[in-house]
Amino acid sequence: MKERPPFKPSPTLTLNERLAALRNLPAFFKLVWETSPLLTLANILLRFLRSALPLLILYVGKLIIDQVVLLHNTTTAKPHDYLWQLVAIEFGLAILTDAFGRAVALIDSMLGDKFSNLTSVKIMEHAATLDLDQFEDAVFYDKMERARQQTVGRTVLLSQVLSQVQDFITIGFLSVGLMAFNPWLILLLLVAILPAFLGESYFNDRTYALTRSQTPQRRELDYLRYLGASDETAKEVKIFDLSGFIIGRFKTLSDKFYNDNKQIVIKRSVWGAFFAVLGSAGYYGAYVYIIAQTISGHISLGQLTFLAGSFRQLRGLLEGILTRFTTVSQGAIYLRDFFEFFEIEPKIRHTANARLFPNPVKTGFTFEDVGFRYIHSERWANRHLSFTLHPGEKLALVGENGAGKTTLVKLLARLYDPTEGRILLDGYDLKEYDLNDLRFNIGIIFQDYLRYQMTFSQNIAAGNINQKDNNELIVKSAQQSLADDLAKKLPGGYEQMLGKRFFEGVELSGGEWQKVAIARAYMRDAQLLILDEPTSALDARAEFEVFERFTELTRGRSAVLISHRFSTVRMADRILVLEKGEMAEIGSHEELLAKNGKYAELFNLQAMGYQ
Ligand SMILES: Nc1ncnc2c1ncn2[C@@H]1O[C@H](COP(=O)(O)OP(=O)(O)OP(=O)(O)O)[C@@H](O)[C@H]1O
Repeated sequence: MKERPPFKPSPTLTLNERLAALRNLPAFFKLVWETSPLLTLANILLRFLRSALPLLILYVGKLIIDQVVLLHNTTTAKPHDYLWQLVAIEFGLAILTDAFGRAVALIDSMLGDKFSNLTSVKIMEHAATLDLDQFEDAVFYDKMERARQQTVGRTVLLSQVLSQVQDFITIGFLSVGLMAFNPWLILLLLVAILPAFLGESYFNDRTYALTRSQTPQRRELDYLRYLGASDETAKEVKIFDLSGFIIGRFKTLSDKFYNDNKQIVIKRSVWGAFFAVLGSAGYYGAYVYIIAQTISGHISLGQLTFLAGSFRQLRGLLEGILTRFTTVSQGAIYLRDFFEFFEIEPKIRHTANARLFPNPVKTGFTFEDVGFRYIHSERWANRHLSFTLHPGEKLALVGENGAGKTTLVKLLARLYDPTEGRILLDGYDLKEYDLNDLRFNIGIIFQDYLRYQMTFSQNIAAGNINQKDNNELIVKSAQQSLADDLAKKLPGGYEQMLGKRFFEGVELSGGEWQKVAIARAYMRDAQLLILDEPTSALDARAEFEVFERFTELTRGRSAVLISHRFSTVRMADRILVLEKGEMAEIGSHEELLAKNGKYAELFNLQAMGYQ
C-alpha cells in the first residue's frame, strides 16, 4: 500500500463560500419536506407554540412574587386564591414546556431516521445512473463518501434552523420587557457574547477543513475494516498471515486521525472556556445593575426576578443563537458536498428519441476504427478495431492477458464509449439507441461476475430481475447452463441460500458458481450474448459441454466468446486475435491455422502443453 501524504487541511472557506453554501438550505428543506410533510409541519407548529412559553412563565413568576410580597406586607388577612391560581398556571406552563420539548425531540428523531433512509436511497438511485468509469475514479469515491456521510446527522441541521427561529421569537418576546427597562443591558450582553461566536466560527471552519481533507483516509479505514473482517477476505488474510499488517495500518491511520482531531478539540475547549467567562461577566454586570435598582426602590422584587430571569434566559438564548449560526452555516457547507454528488452527471446516455434495438438484427455490429483509452490512462486498451459481428455469428476473442478482450465487449454494451472511431448497429451509431433497451438485448456474463449471497434462484434471476418469480424460466435457464443438477443436490433446492454470509448458506465450488452465473445469460431473450471467460473454473469437459450448449441454444443470435482454451475457441465461426489492443488476425479456425500467424502460434503452444 502506498504511503499517503500527511493530512493537509484544505484552506478554510471564505465568507463568500459560506454565504454561497447557505443557498443549499432551501433545497435541503425541500428534501426534509419530501421526507414527511406531516412531521415537518407538526415540528414547526410545536416549536412556535413553545417559543412563547418562557416569557409567560417568567411573567407569571413575577406576578407570584409580587403577590407574595403583597400578602406578606399586609396585616389584614386576605384570601390566597389568586396566588394559588397563579402557581397552578405556572405549573401547567412548566408541564407544557416539557411536553412540547419532548414532542419536538421525538419528531426530530423520527424525521431524522426517515431523512437518512430517503437520502440513502437517493444516493443509491443516483449512483445507479452513473458511468462505470466514474466508479473507477478516486475523486468520485471521495465525493460519494462525503455525500454518504451527510445522510446521517444532517437533520440536526433542520432542528438547528428551527431552534434558531424558535429562539429568535423567544428573544423577541423577552426583549420587549427588557427594552422598557434598559436597552443598553441587551447591548452589553451582545458585546460579551461576540468573542464566543467568533471563536466558534473559527473552530468550525478548521474542523470542516480537516474532515474534508480526511475523506480518502476515512475510505481507507473502511476498506481496512472490510479486509480485516469479512468472509470474502478471511481465507487469504489467514494464509498470508496479513492480519498484523492490516491492523497495523489501521492503527497508524486511526491514531493519526485521533491526534489531528485531538488538537482542534483541545484548542476549541480551552478557548471556549475563556469566552464563557467573558459571557458570564457581561451577564453579572447586568445582574448587579438590576439588584442595585431594586435596592434603591426603582423596581419591585417581582420585577427583579422577572428581569434577572429574562436576562439569564436571554444570555443562554443569544449564546445559543450565535454558536448555532456557525453550526448552521457549517451544516450548509456540508450540504454542499451532498448536493455536489447529485450534480455529477453520467456521460453515457441516450437522446430523447432514441432508437429501439432492432429485432431481428439485420447487418450486425460494425466497428469503425474504434480506439479506447481508460480514464487517467495513457495507454490504448483498444485501437484501430475495424470488423463486423454479423447477425447469428459466433465470434471468439483470443489474446494474451491485457490484450483488450474484456474492454472490447464493454464497448459493445456501451459501458464505455469509444475514445475514437464508432460502433454501428445496423448502420446507426450505438449512441443513438435507447440505453436500457440496448443493455437488455445484450446479455453479458463477465469473468468477475458477482456471487450474490442470496438464494440459488435469485442468483439466476439476477440475469433478468423482472422475471424473479418466473420459476419455470429460472429452472429452464439452470437446465441450459447445467446448473439444474446442482440445485437438485442442494438441501434447499432452488431456495437454497448460497454463500456463507447468511443463515444456513451453502458455499459452492468455483465451477459450480460459474454454472449458476451462466444461467443468468439464458434468463433473457438477448440478441447478443457474451461470455467473457466465465468458464475458466470449469473442467475441460464441462467447459466443452457448456459452450456446445451455448452455441446450440443461441442459434440465430450473435455471440461473443472469450476463452483461453482453444478447444472451445475453435467452435466459433470466426476468431478475432487481439494483440496489445489491436487486431492481429480475424478468420475461422482453419483459415487462421493455415495462415500460420499469431493464432497458430498460440494454438500450437497450448496443444503442446496437452501432449
Ligand atoms: N477499469 C480499467 N481502468 C484502467 N485500465 C484498465 C481497466 N480495465 C482494464 N484496463 C487495462 O486495459 C488493458 C486491457 O484490459 P482487458 O481487461 O480488456 O484485457 P483482457 O484481454 O480482457 O485480459 P485478460 O485475458 O487478462 O482478461 C489492460 O492493460 C488493463 O490494464
